[in-house]
Amino acid sequence: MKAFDATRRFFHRAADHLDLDMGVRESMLMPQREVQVQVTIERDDGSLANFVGFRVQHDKSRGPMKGGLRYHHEVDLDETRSLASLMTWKTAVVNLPYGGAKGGIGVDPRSLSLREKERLTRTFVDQIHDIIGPDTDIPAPDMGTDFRVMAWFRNQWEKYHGFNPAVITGKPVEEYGAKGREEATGRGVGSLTVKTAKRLGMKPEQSRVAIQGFGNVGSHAAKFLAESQFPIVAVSDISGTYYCEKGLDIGSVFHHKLEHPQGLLEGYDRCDVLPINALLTLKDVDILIPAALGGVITEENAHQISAKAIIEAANGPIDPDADVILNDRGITILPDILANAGGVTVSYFEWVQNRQHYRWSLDRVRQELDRTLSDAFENVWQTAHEREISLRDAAFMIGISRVRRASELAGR
Ligand SMILES: NC(=O)C1=CN([C@@H]2O[C@H](COP(=O)(O)OP(=O)(O)OC[C@H]3O[C@@H](n4cnc5c(N)ncnc54)[C@H](O)[C@@H]3O)[C@@H](O)[C@H]2O)C=CC1
Ligand SMILES: O=C(O)CCC(=O)C(=O)O
Repeated sequence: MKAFDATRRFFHRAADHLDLDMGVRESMLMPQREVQVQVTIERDDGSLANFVGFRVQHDKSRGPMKGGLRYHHEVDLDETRSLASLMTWKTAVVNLPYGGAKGGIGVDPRSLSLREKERLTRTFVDQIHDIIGPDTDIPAPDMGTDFRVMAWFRNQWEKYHGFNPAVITGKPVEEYGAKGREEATGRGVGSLTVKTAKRLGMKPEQSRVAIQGFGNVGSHAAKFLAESQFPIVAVSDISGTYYCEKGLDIGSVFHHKLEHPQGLLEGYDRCDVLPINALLTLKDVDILIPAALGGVITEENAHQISAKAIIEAANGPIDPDADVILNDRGITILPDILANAGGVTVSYFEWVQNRQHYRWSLDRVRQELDRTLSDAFENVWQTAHEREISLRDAAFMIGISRVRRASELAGR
């Protein structure tokens, strides 16, 4: 299923509960603006390489549009549109004063040298800088991008528009970045997993966790949960699944990632190594955390999942048909627009600090993150239980209602 079709179906399910009419629904789903640009760079060997870049600005009813930049070979307009719309409901469900956007380039970042990646980023900025700005659309990291890409992006944008670090978040800490942004998404996933487990009566030491993806989000979620006494029995990345029945030593897995090329787990030998897709359907797992790509849980594998709870660290990991199967099976799903909102929340704190020319301590960032996510979690959990609907439907309902209310107040 196409990514935007999946997001549309989740939207309509919640809109049915809200009794929204079709005209309103279509206007809320339709992006404000979609931009597709050519990104041609000179390779280190002098040859030319051509890529396509996208920025989709979905909605600005609640504030400037906000969302990450993805470098991945599967990036296309449909996926970017889906991710941009998820950002709109995500910023609304955690009540940040933002709308939603997303961007990316269809490229395998591992095929580029560092200098090629820098040229790619700067050329992309040359093409889209006039639609980006601290009061219009503020990018951030997503798959395949990190603080270095954010620093190049800012530097190139400032060549056109002058000093303004609030134009992008997820910057290096010594270059106007917020302390705690790098860990924020994974930390948020971890803390919301703890809250979900508690509500389900699951004890940390007896709740076995598997995490798909050991990049920025998966690795920090694993660290937080291991520190909270959850046994992490499996993690995976594009090199395979790393499994240990008694629980992995996450400190040593983390260390291996930092020490190895491209941050891969390849060669980690203090556990069993299984095929890449084995992770999702492992039999002795209580909590499953997909933290890599979208669309990985489908009608085909939904019946084989043994976890009692799924925490969507990735954006859109479960397609709508699988979602129905999992709901029918009584599996609790914490939806992406809440589960991974820690990243955009600390991005907001970074933007606020940049605008005030002031710096917060790491403790303050963590405290405010915890407060923001706890409030959103309570609201979603209560709504779901009062209305006897899934957590996903409740989260979408809250997000959609807030966006709709902002449009109404603005007279639309
Ligand atoms: N970075 C952020 O702050 C945020 C990221 N997210 C979402 O979290 C997910 C992961 O993002 P990041 O950790 O930032 O990306 P990343 O690029 O840092 O890491 C991605 C990880 O997934 C692994 N991977 C890729 N394909 C895989 C597969 N088929 N099976 C197993 N592992 C696979 C990679 O090897 C890598 O370990 C994405 O869906 C992203 O949209 C959501 C909110 C914020
Ligand atoms: O930090 C941000 O602004 C956005 C992060 C993002 O792309 C996401 O939450 O999917």
